[in-house]
Amino acid sequence: MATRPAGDLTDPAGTAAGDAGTAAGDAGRARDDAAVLTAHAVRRAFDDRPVLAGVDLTIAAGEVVALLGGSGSGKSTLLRILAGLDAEATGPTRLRGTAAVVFQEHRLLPWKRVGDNVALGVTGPDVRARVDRALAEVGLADRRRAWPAELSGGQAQRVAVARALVREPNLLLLDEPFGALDALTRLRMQSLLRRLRAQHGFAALLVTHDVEEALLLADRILLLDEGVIAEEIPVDLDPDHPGDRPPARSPDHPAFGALRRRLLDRLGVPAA
Ligand SMILES: Nc1ncnc2c1ncn2[C@@H]1O[C@H](COP(=O)(O)OP(=O)(O)OP(=O)(O)O)[C@@H](O)[C@H]1O
Repeated sequence: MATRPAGDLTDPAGTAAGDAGTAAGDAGRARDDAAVLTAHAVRRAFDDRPVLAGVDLTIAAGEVVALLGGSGSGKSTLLRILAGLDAEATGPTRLRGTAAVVFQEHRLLPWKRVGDNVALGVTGPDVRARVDRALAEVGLADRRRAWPAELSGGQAQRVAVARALVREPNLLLLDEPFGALDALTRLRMQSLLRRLRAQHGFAALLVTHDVEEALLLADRILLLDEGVIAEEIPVDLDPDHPGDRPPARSPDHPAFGALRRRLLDRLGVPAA
């Protein structure tokens, strides 16, 4: 878990440099002004080997963006940078509001009860009531006094989501949050995330290997390749029309299938 206060994180002076006075620059600035997160020309190398070679990214308030890419393409590296967890990266990033991170592993402290894990680092009035509310929202109202070791993998990951929610983030940074769960639990967690997003309206950046998960949850998909955002694909599957069978956001819908094929093709996975 990491949270950050509002404000510029790195080198804000570089933002929007070079486009002053142009219509495109004005449009870009308007978009940035409405954004919960912006990043410009983010670069990161390990031992002189470039992994990110100039990533530009904007996430609008309330927007869910999925980040896909081959193994080792730099998805987690980018998420860590955006979460403020990597001081070595260059390129300005700016967050408006509060971000909270959910990782693939729950990262709960085993010596603290569930409620105390959720409350960790939370300040202000009514912490207990906020913790109870967050646990209720993930369906674990009755597990506040449980120890992490007493939870299933899915329950522990729900606690990790509650620990993020209690901070009332306007951006969730999700690094393969359901990647370690079995298929059924994963589906349940995906619906939970959709419901929470509808209720709270937070934006999210979802790093995933799972093309279907990206199509089920995201408004927009970004493909990371060769260190840059190589392609941006809007997920035009909403709104579902009442009576649509199957609904557009389901793997059985032809439009969903077409987008899935396009993405798998782009990722170099041959059609089954
Ligand atoms: N701390 C580090 N030190 C050295 N190399 C690193 C470090 N962190 C990441 N890398 C390298 O950077 C590249 C990108 O790693 P990253 O974990 O961001 O990829 P990814 O797209 O999230 O991969 P995956 O989908 O397999 O999780 C990899 O080659 C990895 O070995």
